[in-house]
Amino acid sequence: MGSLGGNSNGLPKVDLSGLGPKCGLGTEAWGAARSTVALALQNYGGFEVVYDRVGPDLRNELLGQLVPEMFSKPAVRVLSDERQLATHGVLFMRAGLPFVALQLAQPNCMNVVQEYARILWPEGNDFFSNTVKKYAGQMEELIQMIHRMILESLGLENHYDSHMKSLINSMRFLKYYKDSSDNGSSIGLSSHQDSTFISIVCQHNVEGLEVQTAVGDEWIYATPFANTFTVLAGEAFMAWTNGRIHAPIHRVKLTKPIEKRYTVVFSTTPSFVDDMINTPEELVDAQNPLLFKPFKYYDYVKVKKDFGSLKAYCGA
Ligand SMILES: O=C(O)CCC(=O)C(=O)O
Ligand SMILES: [Fe+2]
Repeated sequence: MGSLGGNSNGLPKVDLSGLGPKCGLGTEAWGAARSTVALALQNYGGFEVVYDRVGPDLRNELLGQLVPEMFSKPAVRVLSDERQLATHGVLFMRAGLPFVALQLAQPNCMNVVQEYARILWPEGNDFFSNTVKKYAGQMEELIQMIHRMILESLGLENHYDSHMKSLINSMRFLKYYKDSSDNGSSIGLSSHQDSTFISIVCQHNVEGLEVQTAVGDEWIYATPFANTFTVLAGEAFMAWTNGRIHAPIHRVKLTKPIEKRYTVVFSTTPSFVDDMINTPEELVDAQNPLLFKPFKYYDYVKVKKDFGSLKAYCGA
C-alpha cells in the first residue's frame, strides 16, 4: 500500500489495494498515497493505480468474456436508440475510426443493469448483471477514495459528502477493431479530454492508451499490467478545482496487428438532477482567479465538439 512514486517511462503509480473508504483513513499510508495522487493529478492529470481487490477472475469474466459477447449481439444496436433508454443506452461511433462504445449509467443499481442486460439477452443474463454490479461496486469504492484524497489535498474535506451526492457513476464498454476499412491508420480513438470528473480505464492486456504530457511535447504509454488501472481526470474536475487538476489529452493507438481490443471505463459525472459545475469559493482568490464560469455539464457535453475546449465554452 502507499506510494510507489513516479515512473520515468510511464504515469506515476500508486497502490491503493490496502486502503478503502472505511480502512486506512488518516493513517500514514493514506497520507503518502494521497500526496502521490494529488501530485500526479496536478502534473500529469492521471496515474496508474494498483487495486487488486478487482482480481484476475473478475477482470477476465468482464473483459475476456462478457464485453466481447455484448458486442456480438445483434440487439446491441437497440441500445443506440435514446428513446428506448434515455439515460444510458448511447452507442458512439466515429466515422472512419475502428471504434464502438456503449454507455451504462448507474451500473451500481441492480435493476438498471438487469434492464440493460434484457435488451441484449431478452431472457436476462444473471452472469452479466452480477459481474457488472460486482465490478461497479469495487470501482465505486476506488473512485470514492480518489475523490476523497483530492478534496483532502485541497483542504476541502468538509465538501466531501455534498460533492459525492452531486455525482453519479457510469460505465462505458468499448470495442476497437482493426480491419481493412481503417486505411492503415493506427488511431483507434483520436486525441480528446474526458468531460468527466474521474475516469478509470481497464485496458485488459491489449495496450493502446497514450496520455499527453501537460506541456504537450510527448506521449506517455499507459502500459496495461494485470493488476493496474489507468486513472484520468476530466474537464469537470479541472473546472471544479479551478485548474488545480490537469485534464490530460489522451488517445488510443492500435499499433500491434491485433484484431480486437476491449476496454471498460468507469467514471464519475454530475447527477442528471443538478449538473451545474461551480468552483468552490475557497479555491478562488487574487492569486487564483476563477478560470471557468459555472456551467451545466450535460449542456456542455452536447456542444463540446463545436467549441473544442471547455475554456472556449465557459472560460472566465
Ligand atoms: O479505451 C481506452 O483505453 C480509453 C478510452 C477513452 O479514452 C474514453 O472512452 O474516453
Ligand atoms: Fe477518454
